[in-house]
Amino acid sequence: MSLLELKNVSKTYKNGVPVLNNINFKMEKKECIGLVGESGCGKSTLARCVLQLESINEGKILFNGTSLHDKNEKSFRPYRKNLQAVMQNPSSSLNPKLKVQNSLLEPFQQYGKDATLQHFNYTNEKKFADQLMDAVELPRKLMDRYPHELSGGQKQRISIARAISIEPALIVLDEPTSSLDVLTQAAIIKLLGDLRERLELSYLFISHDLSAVNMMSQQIMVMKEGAIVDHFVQEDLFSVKRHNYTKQLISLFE
Ligand SMILES: Nc1ncnc2c1ncn2[C@@H]1O[C@H](COP(=O)(O)OP(=O)(O)OP(=O)(O)O)[C@@H](O)[C@H]1O
Repeated sequence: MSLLELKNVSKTYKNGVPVLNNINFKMEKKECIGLVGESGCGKSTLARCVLQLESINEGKILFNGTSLHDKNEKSFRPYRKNLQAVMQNPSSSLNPKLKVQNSLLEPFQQYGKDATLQHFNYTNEKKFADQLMDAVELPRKLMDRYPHELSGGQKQRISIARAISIEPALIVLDEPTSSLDVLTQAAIIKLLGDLRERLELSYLFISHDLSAVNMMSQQIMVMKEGAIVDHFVQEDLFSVKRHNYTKQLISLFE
């Protein structure tokens, strides 16, 4: 059974804008699947639908074989633990009134009862937060700071630490490096790749940056105007069989 499967998923916003057009794909455990496409093609809408933050009009989204869209908030709760996200703007993902340590502990406090941790070890709050800071390669002394006292890259590392803290099966990464400078982007991509292997995570990695997607993913999907126009294993990125639109994206990063 696949970890995540989308079957014939379509979505039109209430204002009549059709955004997703018959999306189909499967992803397996411990896999990273990359979704690339230009601004406005529907990537974030797809991310929000997978995270159950948006409804779909047609089709099914199956998580470990179970359809999530007909679940109410209470019956969805055990799945929420397994479905985390890291979004583009870390400043809006972190509560400005919480010091880093409290921010790190929040997901565990919310979903800890549903979480069986295999890689982290919860003995007490401080030791747990220490492990998370170490995992995202941040100095522990930053734990007493507020988000506005951190750099963009440090804030994104805290967002990542929160997402991994309850060891979810799937993390949706929606443009996690877009707000960062080039060197910080490379460091965050490397960190995400290392964490995926170490913690046996699966990622749906959404980006307009084909080179970042290429570095991290085993499968790559290319989206254009709400449809997946090309889908292939990473090794086939430069194959002659690629869709013309994929070739255009490749020419932009070569
Ligand atoms: N809440 C909404 N209501 C109506 N239309 C929306 C809504 N959110 C997004 N859209 C429209 O849906 C389309 C896809 O938007 P979406 O944010 O999913 O694209 P994207 O590929 O993630 O773009 P970007 O890379 O710029 O974030 C756009 O035309 C956008 O204007």
